[in-house]
Amino acid sequence: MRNPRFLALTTLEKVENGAFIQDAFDPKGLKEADRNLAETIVYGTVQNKLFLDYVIHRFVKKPENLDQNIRQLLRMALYQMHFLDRVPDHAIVNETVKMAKVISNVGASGLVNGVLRQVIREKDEAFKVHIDDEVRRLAVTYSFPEEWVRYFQRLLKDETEAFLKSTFDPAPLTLRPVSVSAEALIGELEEDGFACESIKPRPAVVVKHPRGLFETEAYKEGRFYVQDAASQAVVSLFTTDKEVQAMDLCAAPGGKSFQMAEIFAHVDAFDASAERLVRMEENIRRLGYKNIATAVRDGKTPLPKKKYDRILVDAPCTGLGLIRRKPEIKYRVGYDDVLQLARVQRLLLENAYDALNDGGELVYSTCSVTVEENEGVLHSFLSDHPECRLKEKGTRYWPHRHGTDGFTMACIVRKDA
Ligand SMILES: C[S@@+](CC[C@H](N)C(=O)[O-])C[C@H]1O[C@@H](n2cnc3c(N)ncnc32)[C@H](O)[C@@H]1O
Repeated sequence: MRNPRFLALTTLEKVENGAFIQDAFDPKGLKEADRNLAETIVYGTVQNKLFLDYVIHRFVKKPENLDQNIRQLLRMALYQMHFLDRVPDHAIVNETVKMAKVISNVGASGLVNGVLRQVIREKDEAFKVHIDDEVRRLAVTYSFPEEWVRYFQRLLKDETEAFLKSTFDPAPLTLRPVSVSAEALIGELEEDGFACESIKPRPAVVVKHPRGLFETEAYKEGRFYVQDAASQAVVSLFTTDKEVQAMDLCAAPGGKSFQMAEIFAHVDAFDASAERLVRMEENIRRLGYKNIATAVRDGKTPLPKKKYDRILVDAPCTGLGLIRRKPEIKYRVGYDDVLQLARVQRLLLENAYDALNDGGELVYSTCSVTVEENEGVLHSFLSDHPECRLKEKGTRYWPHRHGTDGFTMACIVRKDA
């Protein structure tokens, strides 16, 4: 049924079963306004899931018996009532009750009706969080599992709440200019009617209302690539050298390989995912790079004998720096995943290092902000390799400090023998 709220409901069901929102959300056939409404409801409901459940649990007698789809309907309705002002409350109730009748039975629609009407009657109080325990208060207010609230409290101390809050900020659409300056790209896009802003680290460019951006000549002719500003900073840890061979071990969809292709002679770009490499090759063609060779390769297994002077390991990670873009991550990732990924990352680093020439540089990065996946992996590596030194610890990017995705990066050098 092509109705924005039904689309939101089916998307939420898929996300609850493990899909990512961006893969599950399929708005084909919807008008733009409906598509925007459905998307807003999906993201908002996922972002605020634990908070919405806290409200539901105050109004439903046996919340543990709630059918999963009825719970999703209640979450969606409460999200719209509390966070959106597009639709009057009584219309939200009518719509939601109608949907409950379609997907369930009279009993369920009666329950939905009763709960939502009671919330409206008590609206001033219904959405307030009354919790004394600080961890639990933050967990409910910002819909973060308590495990992660405690983790970030240890890491960020009195910045914790600012960080949790920043994961609700809309993530900007950021571009990296390709073979033109930021000023030239901004000039061209502004002529096409796009409001742009140059941000740090340069040359990143934010486009305010990107609708239609991918129909521009600038896109078709390869004058930009979409890449968060923090991600753009990683490759600048390398020393530029137009003579050297480079390897990118976890390359797809390719943003950092493209930057490497501009400062090194050649880049061998490997990735375990053939599908992601297909997307990367499309971008290589659009952007016009002639010095990148891609190949499917599992970086945990021994690599070919070739040696390199520059290697990037932009490792698979928990993605805890990307919660603004993928809010579902915060419920899916547990501390065990951090430890398991840290083992994979350590293996990838070791394998990549075997291919590094003496005097060569290796940059290690993740879009995670945990210590275990970053400093932990590097310290373990450096203590096993006394011949290697830390050349530069890059900025650790945080959404609440820098307005970017969370990112961690460092450059190590293999000492000359
Ligand atoms: C963070 S993403 C890389 C992003 C990329 N560097 C960029 O800038 O566009 C991590 C990549 O690692 C790949 N990957 C995961 N396990 C791998 C493995 N064992 N060997 C090589 N690549 C792997 C994933 O397919 C994914 O494309």
